Amino acid sequence: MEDNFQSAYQEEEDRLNHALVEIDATLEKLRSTPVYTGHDYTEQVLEDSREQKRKDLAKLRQEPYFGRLDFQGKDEEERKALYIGKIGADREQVSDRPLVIDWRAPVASLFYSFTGGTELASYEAPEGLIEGLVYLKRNVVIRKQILERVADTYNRDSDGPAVSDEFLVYRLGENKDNRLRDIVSTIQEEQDKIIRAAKNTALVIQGVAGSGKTTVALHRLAFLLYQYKDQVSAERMIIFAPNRMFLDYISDVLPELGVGNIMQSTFPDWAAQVLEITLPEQDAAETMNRWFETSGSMPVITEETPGRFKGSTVLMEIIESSIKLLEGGAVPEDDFIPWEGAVLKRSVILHWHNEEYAPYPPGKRKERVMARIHRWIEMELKKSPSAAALKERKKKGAQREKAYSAKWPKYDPLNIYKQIFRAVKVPADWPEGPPVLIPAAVLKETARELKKGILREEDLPPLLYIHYLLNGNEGKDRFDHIVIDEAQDFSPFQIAVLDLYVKGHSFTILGDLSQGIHAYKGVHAWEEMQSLFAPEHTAYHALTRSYRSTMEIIEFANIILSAGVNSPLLAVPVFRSGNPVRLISYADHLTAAAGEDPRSRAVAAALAALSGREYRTVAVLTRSLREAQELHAVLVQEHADIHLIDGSMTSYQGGLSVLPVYLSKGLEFDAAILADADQDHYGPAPWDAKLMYVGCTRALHELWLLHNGKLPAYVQATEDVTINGWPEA
Ligand SMILES: Nc1ncnc2c1ncn2[C@@H]1O[C@H](COP(=O)(O)OP(=O)(O)OP(=O)(O)O)[C@@H](O)[C@H]1O
Repeated sequence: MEDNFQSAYQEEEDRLNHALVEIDATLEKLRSTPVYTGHDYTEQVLEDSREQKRKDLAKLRQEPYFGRLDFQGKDEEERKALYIGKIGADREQVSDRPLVIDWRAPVASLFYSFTGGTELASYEAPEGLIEGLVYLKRNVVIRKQILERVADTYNRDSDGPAVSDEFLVYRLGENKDNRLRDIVSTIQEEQDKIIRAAKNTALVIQGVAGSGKTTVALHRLAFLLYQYKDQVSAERMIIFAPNRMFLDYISDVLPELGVGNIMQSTFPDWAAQVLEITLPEQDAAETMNRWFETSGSMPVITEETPGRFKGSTVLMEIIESSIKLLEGGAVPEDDFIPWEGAVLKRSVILHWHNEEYAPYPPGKRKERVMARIHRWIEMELKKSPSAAALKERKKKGAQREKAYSAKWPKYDPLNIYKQIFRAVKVPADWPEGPPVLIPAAVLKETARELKKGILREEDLPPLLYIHYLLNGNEGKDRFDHIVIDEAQDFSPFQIAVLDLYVKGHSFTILGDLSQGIHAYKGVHAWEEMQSLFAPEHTAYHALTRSYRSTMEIIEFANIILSAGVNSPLLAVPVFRSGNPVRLISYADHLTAAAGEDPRSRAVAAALAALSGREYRTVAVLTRSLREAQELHAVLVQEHADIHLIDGSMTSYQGGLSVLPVYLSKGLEFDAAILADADQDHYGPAPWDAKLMYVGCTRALHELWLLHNGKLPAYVQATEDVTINGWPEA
């Protein structure tokens, strides 16, 4: 075994040296080619491509590849060793295989989809299905040109049929810093299927916490850009994520995969830009605080809760009929008379509006009709008998044109939205009540807030929809692809509106219903979203394996889900064992000094213990922001470098942090300390259990729960999974 390993290592070292010589030679040649600075377009394009190659090769020579696949096609005479890397590179000399194959190339898919077995493996190539035998699947770790590790995940000659998880487990055991990383060397089969799925489908992915949803979505974007290079561009792709700090956290993955310029935004930021409005900063933070401040005080959620109702497609219908009403009565009642003696009959204007410009949306239609009226006035002016009459008519005509335009409905989305909710006066010909019934409580609450100038996140999709119905959205303004992360917090209405802004229903929608902690918004089942698309335009995938946490943490979190939420969406761990989850009561033999609060003393002691280990990121998670602030004030005395994370952060620093659980969504820490994991902070409701589940699943290697002795029923001590009390000093 040792000998095999030695020879594999030697073999890979030789190959690496050869590859580096070849890369250096090509790079040298490119660098010695004079840079073209002239004006010839063809030469400029060639120079751009040379420059890209120079950059790619400079990157490649640090870590040329990460995997090797030995494959023999059914019709081929010999097996070939294919080396797979983040960027592909051709050889200088003509050869039957490239120096490095891009991980996104069709043949590279075998590296991910092959799960062992003695049968023929196959992959989809442009020329059709290629079948053959896989002989070897090998991971090689190269850092700064040094070969660090060689691990065979499958070897037909020695191993037997199964693919081993050993290399994956080694990778997962590493500590994490403040950024999400690429996973090209260990993408798993279930993830690969999503990454390589066809472009024009609304993919809905339910993935347990830590199943790689965010990571997979980013790899998918890199794949789409490679596979559909003539149809999509990075500038026309967008990722929606829950907050700006999260965007910062994921910001290294795409550049690492050689992809730049993809738009990244939160939904409110993007909506405000389309609507050309400024949103009040405090809204999101204030809503969060209201919901997460204390346990057990959350109102009951029904379909008539404002957030739920405003996220439903029922409101879309109400908006459509309101716009139709406005449009129907848009042309003013009277003929247009710019000055005495000149008359433009209303019937003519109606004809323009209702027939000639019928294909345009109302806002544009009004613009066209008014432009036509303006041209008509100019023609009429030419008939003026004298210069004085011309001057007089010009003046009067301009005034009456303006007054006539003012008689049209105000095609302003916010104003129409206010009319629908009766927060401002409605047009006289509108029916008494709202066109389709809006629940009285929603109507009252929304009208009250709109009158006060408050706009909530849930008001944005309806506003965008009104904007769209008024102005349309020309093809060139549509995205090539939209990624929505934490999609369980999106409403069907949000997705329906976004569908108007993307070509071919090209979505990657990812989320986890078990992490739907914002009970007042979002979906309760994925069918709510899938039903927006025709069956042939949507596909559903489930990711059930969790890669983030140790088996102990996952088993512990699964119990919270089944006992607290009655959820069937349990995670399957990778076989990576760690320390048991530690349950520590504040009363456990830890004496607080006089005047010291035992709770903060315990949290401080836990932080000191965990930050003393080899971990790079350790977080203290609290129920509310207020508690995080209070604990931070205490902890900072011993750990000057601890960060308080609140809703306003735009970047994530890593290291030691204290934050409320609801802001930790999507993030991960080597070790997590859940403060106040007791009934006083987490009630029996499913939303509370979900919140605790989110907190627990942030931990990669170590999870400690601190409590006042009264654990919620869904937090259960289990042999081999949990341990009570402090570790021995
Ligand atoms: N195939 C893989 N190989 C190595 N690491 C992986 C793999 N898939 C996921 N991971 C790691 O698992 C962790 C979780 O990934 P990610 O944050 O993308 O999951 P998620 O499903 O979005 O989680 P959450 O729902 O909790 O936000 C990350 O550290 C990621 O690098």
